[in-house]
Amino acid sequence: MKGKVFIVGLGLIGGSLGLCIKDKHPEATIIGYDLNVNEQRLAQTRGIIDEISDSFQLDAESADLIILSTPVFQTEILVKQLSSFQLKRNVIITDTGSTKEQIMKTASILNNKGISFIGGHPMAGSHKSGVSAAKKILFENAFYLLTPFEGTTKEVKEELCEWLQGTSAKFVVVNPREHDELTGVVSHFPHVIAASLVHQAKFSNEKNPVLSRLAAGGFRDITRIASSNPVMWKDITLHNREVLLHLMEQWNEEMNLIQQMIYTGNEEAIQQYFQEAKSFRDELPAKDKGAIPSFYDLYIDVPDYPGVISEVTGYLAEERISLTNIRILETREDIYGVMVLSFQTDGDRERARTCLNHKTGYEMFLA
Ligand SMILES: NC(=O)C1=CN([C@@H]2O[C@H](COP(=O)(O)OP(=O)(O)OC[C@H]3O[C@@H](n4cnc5c(N)ncnc54)[C@H](O)[C@@H]3O)[C@@H](O)[C@H]2O)C=CC1
Ligand SMILES: O=C(O)C(=O)Cc1ccc(O)cc1
Repeated sequence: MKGKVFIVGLGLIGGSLGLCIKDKHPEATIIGYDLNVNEQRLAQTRGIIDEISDSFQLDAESADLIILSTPVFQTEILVKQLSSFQLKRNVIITDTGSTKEQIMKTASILNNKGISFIGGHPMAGSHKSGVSAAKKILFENAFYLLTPFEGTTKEVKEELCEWLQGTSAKFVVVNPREHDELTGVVSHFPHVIAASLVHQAKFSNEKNPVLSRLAAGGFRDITRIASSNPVMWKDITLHNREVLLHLMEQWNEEMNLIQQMIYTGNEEAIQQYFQEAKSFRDELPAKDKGAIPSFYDLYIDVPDYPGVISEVTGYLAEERISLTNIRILETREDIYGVMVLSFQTDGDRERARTCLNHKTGYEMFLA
């Protein structure tokens, strides 16, 4: 597609969408705007944008597609500003915010003026932020939730999906309230819990500093998202406060329930509690990226000798397979250790498995 794409907020999500659009629509011109000049410069150096904007208003007024990829309170401010500009008649405006109800309420000022606004939420990302972390494959196979206004035509929705085709995401239309309730359960509330677990660990660590070393394994996995951008999450939490407060009440009831089982030493109930959680979790689809994107882990039994890490990573480098993380689990007492390699896609993990099967005799398994 040809035309002028204006990306406002050149961080992880804005930068990644820029890469996807550039890849699929090389004839489009991408203009980028960010309050942080370093992000603007880096986005241009990385070839994500063609030009840096020096006027939010002028570039908005000449754009065919405007993407707002800023923290959600900022997005509301930008939407209000856009409503006072002389925008192109056929412009499409979308956002990437993690919450939708409040943004859609604010965006009704655009809708009332006949300007096409479609709320968007690519359900993939990372705890990293900034354009340096942006990548083209970030949204591959992820759900991309869209919240159009009722009167939005099929043509406009299709045009937006066409612009975003390079994401290779699965577009799904949902209503804003439903969106916030669902993402509240699977993304926003887990974020609060992850942060609270870290606070609990910090408190214990002050009394006994050995704790931080013990917290290196599984604890790091379940609290990874607590390393995300605090400003972005403060905004999400306040936007979705009603849903979160309700979930918190439910959670407290749940804690009381398990507390009671432990207090009374009710073996059967405790086992049943864990069994039900295991059954539901084991049945969750493993291939979908979901709301909190997973990394694809490959566990390898490796002998404990110097150089084993470079041996394994060397084979992967020869095949140009990229890793996102590598760690050794030190929980085993025999001579073998378990190396955990994380990949961005299931495809990369499969290629790595085939490659290492061929080059080494190490036993491998998936999580
Ligand atoms: N990080 C993630 O994994 C995901 C984030 N989102 C949503 O996407 C949005 C962007 O998130 P990220 O890219 O992760 O954040 P980020 O922190 O990487 O980037 C946001 C950028 O917006 C810029 N910015 C802030 N206010 C601005 C304004 N008024 N005008 C121009 N630029 C401004 C910041 O300088 C920053 O460069 C947020 O609304 C977030 O809720 C959605 C899906 C995943
Ligand atoms: O890092 C992670 O796993 C995330 O949770 C990323 C994320 C953050 C915000 C969203 O709205 C969707 C995904």
